[in-house]
Parts: sequence; C-alpha cells; structure tokens
Amino acid sequence: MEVVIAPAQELAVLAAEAIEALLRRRPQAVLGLATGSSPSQVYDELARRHTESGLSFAQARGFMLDEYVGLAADHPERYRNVIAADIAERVDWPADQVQGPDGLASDLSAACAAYERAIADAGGVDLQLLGIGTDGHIAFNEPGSSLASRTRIKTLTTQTRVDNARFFDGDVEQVPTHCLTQGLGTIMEARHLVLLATGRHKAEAVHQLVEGPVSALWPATVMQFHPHATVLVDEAAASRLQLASYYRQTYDSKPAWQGL
Ligand SMILES: N[C@@H]1[C@@H](O)[C@H](O)[C@@H](COP(=O)(O)O)O[C@@H]1O
Repeated sequence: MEVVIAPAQELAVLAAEAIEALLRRRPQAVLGLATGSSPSQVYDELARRHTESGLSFAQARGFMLDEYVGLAADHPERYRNVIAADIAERVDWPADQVQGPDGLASDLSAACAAYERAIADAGGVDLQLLGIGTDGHIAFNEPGSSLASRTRIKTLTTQTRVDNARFFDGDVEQVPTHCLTQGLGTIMEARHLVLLATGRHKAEAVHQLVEGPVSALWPATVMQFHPHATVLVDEAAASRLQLASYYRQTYDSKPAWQGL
C-alpha cells in the first residue's frame, strides 16, 4: 500500500493524473466512481483537463460504488444524479456508459446480481476511486461487512446517516436507511484502488486502514490485501499515522516516472 501525504489539491491532481494516464493508454478503460465530498476535487480536475487538453471519456465505462435505496429518480442526492452532475455531464461521457446499482428496482437482490454481471462483462474495473467513512466504511460496506462480500443490500449505520445528513438539509430523517453497495470482495477485484481522505475526522479511519489489524470492524482494512492500493491523505487525515515519516520518505524518493 502506498501512502501519499500532501495538500488536498495536490492529491486531486495526482488522482486525476493517474486516471488521465489510464485513459490515454486505454481509452475504453473501466473507471470505478465514488460519490461523497472526497473525490469532488478530482472530478473538477478531470473536467478541467477535458476542457483544456481534450481528455476524453467517450469510450470509457464507469461503474458507481453504491446507491441509496428508494430515493426518487429525480432526487438530487440519488448517487446516479450526483455522478452525472459531478463528472459525467461535465465531460463527453455518454450517459449509458455510466452505471450504478438500481436502488429503485422492484427486486433489489436481482438488481445486485445484475450489477455484478455488468461489471464482470465489462472486464472488471481498471481504477477504482474511493473515499472512506469516519467509521472505516468504503462504498457503503459498514462495520461488520464480510470481507468477501459482493454487491448487496445494506443497512446504513446511524453514524453514516448522521454524517450524510449534510446532503439532506441537515435532516437525518431524510437520509435513506438502506443502500445497495458493491461488496468488499467486488471492490478488491479492481486492478488499482485509489482512496482519498482529508480532514482530522478521517484520521482514525485512515490509521486503521493503513496500520490497523485487518478486521470487519474497520472494513477498509481489507485493502491491505490489495496488490496495488494508493492512499492519498492530507496532513489532518494523516495525523494519526504511526509511520508517517517513513511514508513521506518513501514518496519523496520515488522516481517521477513511476506514477501512482
Ligand atoms: N457511500 C459514500 C462513500 O462512498 C464515501 O466514501 C463516504 C465518505 O464520504 P465523504 O467523502 O463525503 O466524506 O461516505 C459515503 O457514505
């Protein structure tokens, strides 16, 4: 696992550079898309590169990590709409090439199975962007999630609903109670995981992710088993890392050509 500690804007540029390098190498790449505030500067940077240097998503495929259950099709916080507004509609990405689990399906289990098949049929995810919840969840894999889980229905924790209430007029009652989420096993099949975390409220989750024992209590710790995982954190999110100076030393002496 590679840990990079830098200001938030630099982290966004690093993640965008990795995505751009992938798309220039393989225009039909499969990108894994995260919602939440963590990736928003990455999406801004990608939109800028689309406008200023012609970075194209026209042949790319996108798969979202998760979706709330039951939010109306036109609800602005429905993740499908969030991703459309944050990235897909700002670049040349055909709408039918970006998919998410269907939180409005009448048969939610069937929708989860169909989503797993769609990812597999696309050849799997090349680069998966991730954020992390304060309780250590990735996508919506809450504490207690099976480390081998696949796309399924999950119940959101009170902590996650409180954290996400800021997107629902600060009213926790408006935050759905359930979601569909890629499982930890699904996420682990992506070829490169790029996780972003900023702010002191993420420091404990980041410490557990990088340095804690692998445990369903901190679901992101499963990433310690991934052969190509990059953790991009600002100073505040890195503030509890025990080996921070080693991570800095390693990154500072990394050859520029190596990329993430
Ligand atoms: N389902 C999303 C996750 O994919 C996201 O990583 C996390 C952190 O969100 P933020 O980046 O806004 O802190 O919370 C949400 O609940």
